[in-house]
Amino acid sequence: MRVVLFQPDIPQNTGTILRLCACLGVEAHIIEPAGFPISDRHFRRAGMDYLDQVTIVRHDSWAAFEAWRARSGGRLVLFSTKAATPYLDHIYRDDDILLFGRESAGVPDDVVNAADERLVIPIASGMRSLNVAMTVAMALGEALRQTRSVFSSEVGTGSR
Ligand SMILES: C[S@@+](CC[C@H](N)C(=O)[O-])C[C@H]1O[C@@H](n2cnc3c(N)ncnc32)[C@H](O)[C@@H]1O
Repeated sequence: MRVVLFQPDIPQNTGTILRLCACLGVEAHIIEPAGFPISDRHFRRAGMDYLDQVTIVRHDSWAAFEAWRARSGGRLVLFSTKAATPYLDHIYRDDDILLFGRESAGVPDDVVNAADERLVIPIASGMRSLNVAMTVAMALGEALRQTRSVFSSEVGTGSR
């Protein structure tokens, strides 16, 4: 499983997502341009020292990401508020690439069209969207539930 953030623009969300990826042993990808530098203090505060424990792959552009995907393989699974398929109906595979849009604008149409699957987390009518970090947590929860036992025997109690 890989998590990909498309041009993220809120550093706290990205730090939180990277911490989640570190804890769940999932590789994280960022498609640039992000709306902040990796030296951003809000980003580093949210990610804390977990940022040293996660594999982060940065792609300079959408085209660079697509070139990487052509080499690496795996289905591109876009999470979008405009999708029709509920995320619980998808059969996840280990090598799925889970893609999440930027906080301000989601993803452009060419990115939507490039996705192999488009999934929605159904929410109450009248609500616009979930926070992207919450979306990643819910998506990974389901994807990893289906594809592996989530650190069942080696789980740590952890501390902050
Ligand atoms: C704050 S939302 C973006 C809202 C943006 N105005 C739009 O229309 O896409 C940021 C990202 O979180 C994910 N997301 C948020 N709520 C979601 C939902 N209910 N189902 C699927 N993805 C969701 C999507 O990847 C989205 O691009």
